[in-house]
Amino acid sequence: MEKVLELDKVSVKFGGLVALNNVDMTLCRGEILSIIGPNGAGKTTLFNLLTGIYQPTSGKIIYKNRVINRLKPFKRVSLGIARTFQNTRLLKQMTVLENVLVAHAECNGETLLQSIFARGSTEKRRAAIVQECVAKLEVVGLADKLDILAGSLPYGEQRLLEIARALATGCEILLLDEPAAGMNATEKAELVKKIRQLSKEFNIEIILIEHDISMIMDISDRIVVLNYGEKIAEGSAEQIQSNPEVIKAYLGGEVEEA
Ligand SMILES: Nc1ncnc2c1ncn2[C@@H]1O[C@H](COP(=O)(O)OP(=O)(O)OP(=O)(O)O)[C@@H](O)[C@H]1O
Repeated sequence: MEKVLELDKVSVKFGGLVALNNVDMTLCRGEILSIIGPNGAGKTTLFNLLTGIYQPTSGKIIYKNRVINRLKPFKRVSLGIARTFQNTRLLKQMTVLENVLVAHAECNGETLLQSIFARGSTEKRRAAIVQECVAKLEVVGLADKLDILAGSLPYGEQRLLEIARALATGCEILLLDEPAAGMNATEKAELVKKIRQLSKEFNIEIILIEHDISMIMDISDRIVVLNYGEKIAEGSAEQIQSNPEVIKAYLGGEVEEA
């Protein structure tokens, strides 16, 4: 399978603390890859590393055959790596559509005014941008809420709006940080469907951090397990569920609770 992104023996140290230790990881074309591990395992550090907030202490991050270790976050977004956050970062006083338009504008060198009011660009161009943004909102199920203020959406829908904003950057790899946090079982099942659909429809790869194990098992093509900054396992849901080291480090308690 074609590799899109690769971590080659990547470590991240904060003083004496090794947050990631010699981690190898690949993301292949079209994959939904999940990162799991107990609290403090290094999952968020891995996302921060991929988005350029942190740089590796050693090792290489390779995206489409190019080493991107030192590339700034905005450059990575323009290259096609976008993320959502654990806590939503929406513009709560703006409408659903405006939130997506802003994300689109930020990544296409347009100003907010140009994007929203079409100043300096043609009506035709504006209509095309709006259509593109509405398409992102359709796939997350918010196309009927274009004029609603983001801050007044229920929390689950705010998280979906975050995903639409990330999609509007034109990303090729989408990093989702706990997308199901705060959702009930029905919303989670819907979210799984939507993530699969957007991966296919927009032809993008997805890396997911999520604490909900049954959702992870359901959605992932492949799972990487971190523990104390080390990759302790990698494989399909079936392989991970039956891996003794994973059960010991992470899944044991969860399995008993189910
Ligand atoms: N900027 C930082 N400075 C110092 N230590 C950090 C920093 N960021 C993360 N760490 C440490 O690195 C380790 C990994 O943290 P990280 O947040 O990546 O774990 P995590 O798997 O995302 O945990 P959680 O599931 O609780 O979010 C932890 O020991 C954490 O305290």
